[in-house]
Amino acid sequence: MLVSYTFAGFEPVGLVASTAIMYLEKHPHFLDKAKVEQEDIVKRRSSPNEGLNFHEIKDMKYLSNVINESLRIATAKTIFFREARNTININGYTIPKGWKFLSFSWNYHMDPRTYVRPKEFNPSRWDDLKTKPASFLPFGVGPKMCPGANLARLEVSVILHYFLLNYRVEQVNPESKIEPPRNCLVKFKKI
Ligand code: HEM
Repeated sequence: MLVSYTFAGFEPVGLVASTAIMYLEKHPHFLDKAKVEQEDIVKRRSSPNEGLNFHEIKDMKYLSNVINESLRIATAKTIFFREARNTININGYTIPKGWKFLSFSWNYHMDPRTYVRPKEFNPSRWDDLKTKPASFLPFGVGPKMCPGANLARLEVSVILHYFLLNYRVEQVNPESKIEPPRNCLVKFKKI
């Protein structure tokens, strides 16, 4: 169990954090907004020796938007394997009870009825977005839903907090696509 938690929790956190970093670097106005929020949090501390705490993370409204948007994009190619408990009809196709089927997150994470211009990275869309049930499932749904969802959000928040305050990245191979950011080579620069 420990092994499955270690591996299930390691790679996707890196994928979501690196997606956020690469998209923020490509969109300086979103990066600035996220950075200002983190700087304000640090300024409100009574002593410069105070470290990041849970209450501060709960207050990171814009960073939470950045994380939602990065989760939406980074997990848009997730496929869930499920079994139909009842016979259902979807868009004229019948899935008989007991059949196994695959559900592809792209269909709801990139649905223009929920997300205007869905392929664009836009954290501000989450300011007043009302998602319908099953339109945002980065961690799955139901009894098999990811048990590490809250921990994952916390980890990504901590990574982005320190990144925004202390680092910038420069893409070494700008011709490489940043989505998914697996083939991107970057240099970290301390600011
Ligand atoms: C951004 C990071 C993460 C994402 C996007 C993610 C996503 C997912 C998804 C989509 C599933 C399958 C859910 C389903 O079938 O309905 C899953 C399962 C799982 N995740 Fe995560 N996960 C993340 C982080 C973590 C972390 C940090 C841990 C643990 C420390 C973790 C532990 C697990 C485990 C153990 C399962 C299998 C659950 C089961 O089969 O009952 N995940 N995750």
